[in-house]
Amino acid sequence: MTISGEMLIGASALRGSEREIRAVNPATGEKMEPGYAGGGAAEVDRACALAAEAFDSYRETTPEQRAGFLEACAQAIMDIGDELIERACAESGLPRGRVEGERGRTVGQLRLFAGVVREGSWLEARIDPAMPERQPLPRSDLRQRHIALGPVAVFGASNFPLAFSVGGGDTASAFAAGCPVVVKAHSAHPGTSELVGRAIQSAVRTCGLHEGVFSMLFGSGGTVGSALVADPRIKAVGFTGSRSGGTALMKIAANRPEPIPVHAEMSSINPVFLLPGAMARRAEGIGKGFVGSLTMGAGQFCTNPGLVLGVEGAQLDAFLSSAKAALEASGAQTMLTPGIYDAYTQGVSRLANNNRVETVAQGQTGPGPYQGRPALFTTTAAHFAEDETLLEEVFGASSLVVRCPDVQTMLAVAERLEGQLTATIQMEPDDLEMARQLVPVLERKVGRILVNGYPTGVEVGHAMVHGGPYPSTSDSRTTSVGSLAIRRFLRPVCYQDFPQELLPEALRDGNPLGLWRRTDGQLGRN
Ligand SMILES: NC(=O)C1=CN([C@@H]2O[C@H](COP(=O)(O)OP(=O)(O)OC[C@H]3O[C@@H](n4cnc5c(N)ncnc54)[C@H](O)[C@@H]3O)[C@@H](O)[C@H]2O)C=CC1
Ligand SMILES: O=C(O)CCC(=O)C(=O)O
Repeated sequence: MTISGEMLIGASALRGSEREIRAVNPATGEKMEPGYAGGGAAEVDRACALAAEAFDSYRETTPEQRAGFLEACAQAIMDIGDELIERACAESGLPRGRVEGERGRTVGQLRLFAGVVREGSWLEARIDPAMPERQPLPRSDLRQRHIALGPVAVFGASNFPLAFSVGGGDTASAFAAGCPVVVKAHSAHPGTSELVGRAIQSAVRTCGLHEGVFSMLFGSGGTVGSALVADPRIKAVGFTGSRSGGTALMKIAANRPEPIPVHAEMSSINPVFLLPGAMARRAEGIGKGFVGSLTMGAGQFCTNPGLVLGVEGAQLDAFLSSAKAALEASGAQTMLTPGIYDAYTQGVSRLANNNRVETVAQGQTGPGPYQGRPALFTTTAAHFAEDETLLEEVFGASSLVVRCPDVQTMLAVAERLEGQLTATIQMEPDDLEMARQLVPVLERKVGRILVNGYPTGVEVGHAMVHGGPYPSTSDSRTTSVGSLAIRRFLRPVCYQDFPQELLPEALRDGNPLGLWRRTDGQLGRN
């Protein structure tokens, strides 16, 4: 496939007229061809107009048509072949194995949603049959299903150029719900975005869908991104990135004449609780496993374990020395962009220069221009309580170990935490009592609680929650990964006393789609 530096608006490809950007290969610092000129108000308007035009026909595609489209997107992404892997590696600095794995996750996600669409329980069909004889008043015939919200603006994330970007989870779940998508591509990987965007554009064409089902724009957040979220034809937003970016979009969405939901996945420090029984048996092993999770992908995961809590003493010392040894043996890794590298090195030096914090270890330096060295710090629970800045995410392979005088202090620290995507408990059976006290606190704070694992590496499945209270996300009621993500882009509609011929198929007598439906309160296939 040839990449040309063009945006994709419906079935066309065109060059923008705003400032041009080029991807930077973060391994070498070199700028890459082609240049990508940004779009402006005219392109946002055209993409949104087409998306609005496409909405009614796309949301009423049959489950089979829509599932077929999701599968066609997956196949078209695979068909790009090695060019996609090479371009994504060059634009992100991520190693080949990781990018290949991420492609598998991306197409797996699209196929998962194809299955979800066919299975149909997302429609949540409900029927309360009429009760004409009911006293004192008769009951009408009431039928409910969920429909798509409308065109969705999706912001590609820098740290997952495939799985959280143009054809990633936000796009897959919005398409599955029946929403057209307008992507604002991330400037860190425009070539990867164009390749995936063209694959989706070709799937729209081969499936015979309205061209407005998919568009993709380049340009700055302040112009294209803001204009998209403000456009009255956009009805929801999916975003993964910084807290400042996510909250800016939340404000724009809330200040519209018609406010809309923003599903922003933002910052998280993912606390790890080291309970005494686990530390008595496995302190060194936990130290090693923790560093593996911390340094994975240069730490550029929103699930990265940025905070560890343990009880002061010999076992915590054993954990720290094992983590120190593992970390000092870790090489520096190329980070995604010069900007992310700068933000990381500034965050690490803020910690290193904080007189409430001690440096435990730093990883090796590397020859590349944007290679981040992993870093581990420690502080006391008393110092941690005094300094709000220690709660801030340092995006990259940096973590802070809080030494607590006892387990009750660990609980008190847990109470102080902001909303998180994940929390991890390292425990053994004799820690059960403490874990029982911790879990209710964590349930209030986080979206996913893990036992004896590490938080990086989110499984894409039906039971996954990749979400959590603010500021980890802007809306804790859902998830951005897994099949439940479809809920973000749906709303219920009730049809009262409709004639059969006017009802959507999902709600007709005889259950022509063979759905699970709740009829008079009873769930069944009738
Ligand atoms: N927690 C997480 O999952 C992630 C956190 N980050 C954090 O974000 C920093 C910057 O990384 P980026 O990926 O570039 O994230 P970012 O939040 O700066 O940008 C993400 C997207 O949002 C757009 N955007 C940002 N601010 C906007 C605004 N005010 N109005 C409209 N659109 C806006 C950008 O143009 C881009 O397309 C990192 O150094 C890191 O601290 C980045 C990636 C993931
Ligand atoms: O840990 C993962 O696999 C996903 C992390 C993630 O969602 C992110 O970093 O944005």
